Amino acid sequence: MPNKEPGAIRQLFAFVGERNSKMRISILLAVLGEMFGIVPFLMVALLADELYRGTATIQRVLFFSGIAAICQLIKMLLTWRSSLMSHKISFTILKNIREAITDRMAKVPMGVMLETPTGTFKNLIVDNVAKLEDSMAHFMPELPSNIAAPLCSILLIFILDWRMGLASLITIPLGILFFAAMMRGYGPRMENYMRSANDMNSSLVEYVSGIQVIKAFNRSASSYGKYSKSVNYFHDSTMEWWSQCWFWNAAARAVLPSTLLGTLPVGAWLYMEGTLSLPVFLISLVVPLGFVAPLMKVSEAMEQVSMIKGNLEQVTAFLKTPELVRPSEPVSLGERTYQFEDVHFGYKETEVLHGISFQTRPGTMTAIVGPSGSGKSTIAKLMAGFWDVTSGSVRFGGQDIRQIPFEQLMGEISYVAQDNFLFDKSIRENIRMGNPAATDEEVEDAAKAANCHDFIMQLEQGYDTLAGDAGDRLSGGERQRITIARAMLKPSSVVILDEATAYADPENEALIQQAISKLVVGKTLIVVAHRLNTIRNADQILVVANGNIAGRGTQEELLRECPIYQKMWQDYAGTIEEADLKGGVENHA
Ligand SMILES: Nc1ncnc2c1ncn2[C@@H]1O[C@H](COP(=O)(O)OP(=O)(O)OP(=O)(O)O)[C@@H](O)[C@H]1O
Repeated sequence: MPNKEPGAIRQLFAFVGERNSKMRISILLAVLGEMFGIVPFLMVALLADELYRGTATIQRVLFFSGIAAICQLIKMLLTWRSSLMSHKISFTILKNIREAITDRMAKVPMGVMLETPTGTFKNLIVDNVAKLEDSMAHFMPELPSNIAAPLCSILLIFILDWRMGLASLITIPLGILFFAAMMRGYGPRMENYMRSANDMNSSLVEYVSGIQVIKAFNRSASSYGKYSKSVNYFHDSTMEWWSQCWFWNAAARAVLPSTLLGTLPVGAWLYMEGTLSLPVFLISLVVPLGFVAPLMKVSEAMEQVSMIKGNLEQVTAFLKTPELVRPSEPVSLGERTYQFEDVHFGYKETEVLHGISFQTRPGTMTAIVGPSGSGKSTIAKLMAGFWDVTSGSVRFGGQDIRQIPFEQLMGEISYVAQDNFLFDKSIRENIRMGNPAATDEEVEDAAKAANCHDFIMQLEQGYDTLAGDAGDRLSGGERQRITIARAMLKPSSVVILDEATAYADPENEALIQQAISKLVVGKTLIVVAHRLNTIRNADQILVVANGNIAGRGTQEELLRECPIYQKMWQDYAGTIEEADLKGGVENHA
């Protein structure tokens, strides 16, 4: 049998957790409330009957009205309790969905995060869940009473007179037919809507991120093809969808509430035939008018369920992304060395590393150099455990990295990348992220060691300045030094610098180098480098070319024996001389 996906509501309930029984109680309370809500109608019917037969007295009127008022009060209390419970559950579901997404984001391979356009995550966590919020905050809490109210009302009319019961339902099949016509092709259309909204979001984020380039090249929004194409497609497909279903929507909304179309002629005819009493006739006219509004909401619920389904599909698709499987119990680690054994790796089908083997020694510096695209950063990321190898193994402290819990491995490593990301918190908190237990004094000591204390003190609020506010006033090198201070604070045994100085100017680079040399005292250092002067003193230099190790040794050894390294060094020396020459000419001028 094919493995059937659970329905949208069932999927939602999977997020309720142990509150499932509370949802059942909430539904039960709503149904009970609606049953009490019928009693006043019954009282009206009985009173009308007594008035009609001339048996009513003031005591009887008070008795019927009293019962009606008490039952209405009970209904109000039960509905309030039910609604309170289901609102709490709705918001629990939304909270759990958001937590499940962010939890998954932490567990999926880094590659998945990097390859997914940023707009997609914004769409997933903000837009999708916000739409769920809109649907659920009202749909879920009101659904039980919206179903129970019409059912109880219909039941009452059937009890009073089954013929009038049938008459009150005449317009319902037609209304349902129109709704069904409206819902034709809803699934694929909704999917298309979601996809085009997603594309639009992603290209919008890309457009905003690339605005500097777009402005620099004097391009307008409409000339940025991908963005305008996705906006136009979203507009056209949404309009086409709406123009196809608005007629059916209007027809269903017009027909469904018209219960009088059935009850008035049938009731009048039966009354004139003498087989229907006046009170029952009147009640059959009035009560169905009350169940139309909830019934309309139930039919809208079909739309809501599809909406929830569409949003949930995106969420569950992401939640199904395979995680990096790691044990949860910490393992014991030997000397903090890395050992690559015949490592093959590819991000997708294409292999990027073709059988790499090397070893690092504790407390020493290993530099990874090589042409652009050769696989240097990939090696660093495998060391940090961001991806799993395709074959072979990466061992750390004697253990295969796949056997080390991710938290334990992260506790051992300080990873400083080129894109020096700062959170929009105070600079103090950004640095403290390296070690949440660090005191203010320790934070400032790290900042001093990373050569950033002085420029931080020049900011208006010093360490308490928000990184976002300071953003424009910090240079790339200054931001980099803050991330180095953060790494310094982390009590790690290994520091991986993935082209950490790639974009720094010479003055900043010197300061960063000073900071790095303090950062790495007594630690194992791995440096992915473009600028060969920064790794001259490395204990071991690995030369990577086309995903293979083309040479290894110290600077002197490689200059003697490795043609690729000799060429790299010549090229590098050439650029330095050229720069010096240019600088000289400019100074001279
Ligand atoms: N996330 C990714 N998905 C697919 N391919 C990738 C990904 N990241 C890198 N690659 C590819 O893997 C190869 C090695 O990339 P890597 O970034 O390791 O090279 P590198 O030597 O560090 O380059 P550079 O010096 O230019 O930063 C390249 O061909 C690159 O295009």
